[in-house]
Amino acid sequence: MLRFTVCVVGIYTCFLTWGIVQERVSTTSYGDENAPNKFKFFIVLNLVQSLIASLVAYCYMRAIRRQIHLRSTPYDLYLKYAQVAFFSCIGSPFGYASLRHIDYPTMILGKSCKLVPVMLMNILIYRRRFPPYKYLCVSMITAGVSLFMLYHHHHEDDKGTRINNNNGNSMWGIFLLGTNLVIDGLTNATQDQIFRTHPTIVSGQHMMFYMNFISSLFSAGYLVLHPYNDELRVAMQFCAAHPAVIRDILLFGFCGALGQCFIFYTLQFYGSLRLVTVTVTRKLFTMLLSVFWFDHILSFGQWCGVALVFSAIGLEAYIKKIKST
Ligand SMILES: Nc1ncnc2c1ncn2[C@@H]1O[C@H](COP(=O)(O)OP(=O)(O)O)[C@@H](O)[C@H]1O
Repeated sequence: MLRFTVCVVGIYTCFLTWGIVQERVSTTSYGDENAPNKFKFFIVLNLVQSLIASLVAYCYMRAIRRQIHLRSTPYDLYLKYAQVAFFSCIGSPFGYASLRHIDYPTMILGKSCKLVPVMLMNILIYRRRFPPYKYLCVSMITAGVSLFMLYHHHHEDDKGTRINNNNGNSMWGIFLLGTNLVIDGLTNATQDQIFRTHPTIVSGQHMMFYMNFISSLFSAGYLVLHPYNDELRVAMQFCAAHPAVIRDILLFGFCGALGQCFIFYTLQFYGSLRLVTVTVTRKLFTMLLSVFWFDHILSFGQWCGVALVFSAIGLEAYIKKIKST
């Protein structure tokens, strides 16, 4: 229980900071007033994050005196790592692209439903079976988080702070969002499968190192070899012209890497369904804390969402307890 609490607190705090820094990097005007200039090079940003994350995982393994088994790592494991690294590289561009064609509620609904594709891919691709109560808990958490986030959106709208200018959904947008969800599901289900099939070799840090290292190779290869993409050159010119952005980029990469230490630890010991439950409820719990600390107010719909999520967590804990006695 203590181990899981540490994972949850680690994921919430690291990704809260990560989200703030991400927003700062992408919305700050680094130029002067006459020539405002924003950093819009997301593949470079992902490359920096995966490089820092592989370095952190490597140092972590050295610190706990675990060797990186280059020779004893089987060939098929490298292939599996390359597969998840590839999925993680191509997943987010679909997500970013979908934002231009869908409205905010649809995006929120899509993000809140992440548990569904993870469960579905585990069942369809890896033939896993779950006890019936798991399906019920996943549905309750998905419904609860969706309700909470959608009512949050209405609340923001009432105050006149529209977050996204899109007022409709195109089939293309829905397709991009769906693809992003399927790839997310595939990534998580394949990670579970790797832990199950190579329990003696694979640890959280081992997977974190290889996945990020191979992702760095993919991103760097794309940036260097793509004939019509000059993102790397322009990003480097941007950094030379506005050195202040370098500190923000490094901070972003470091927060993401630290958060990933907790993510891979959770994946190893509790599996992807538990991990995604933690990540999709992140916003709900941080906002719930702000209700107690800063006297923020939640709407009735949001309280219903909170009740659903807590009922699901309680139900799961209760059934686990019954099973263990
Ligand atoms: N299964 C995973 N494997 C590796 N990294 C992950 C995984 N899940 C999440 N992450 C990392 O955590 C970050 C935040 O994830 P998440 O909270 O799910 O937000 P989002 O849905 O916006 O990606 C991701 O960008 C990624 O770096």
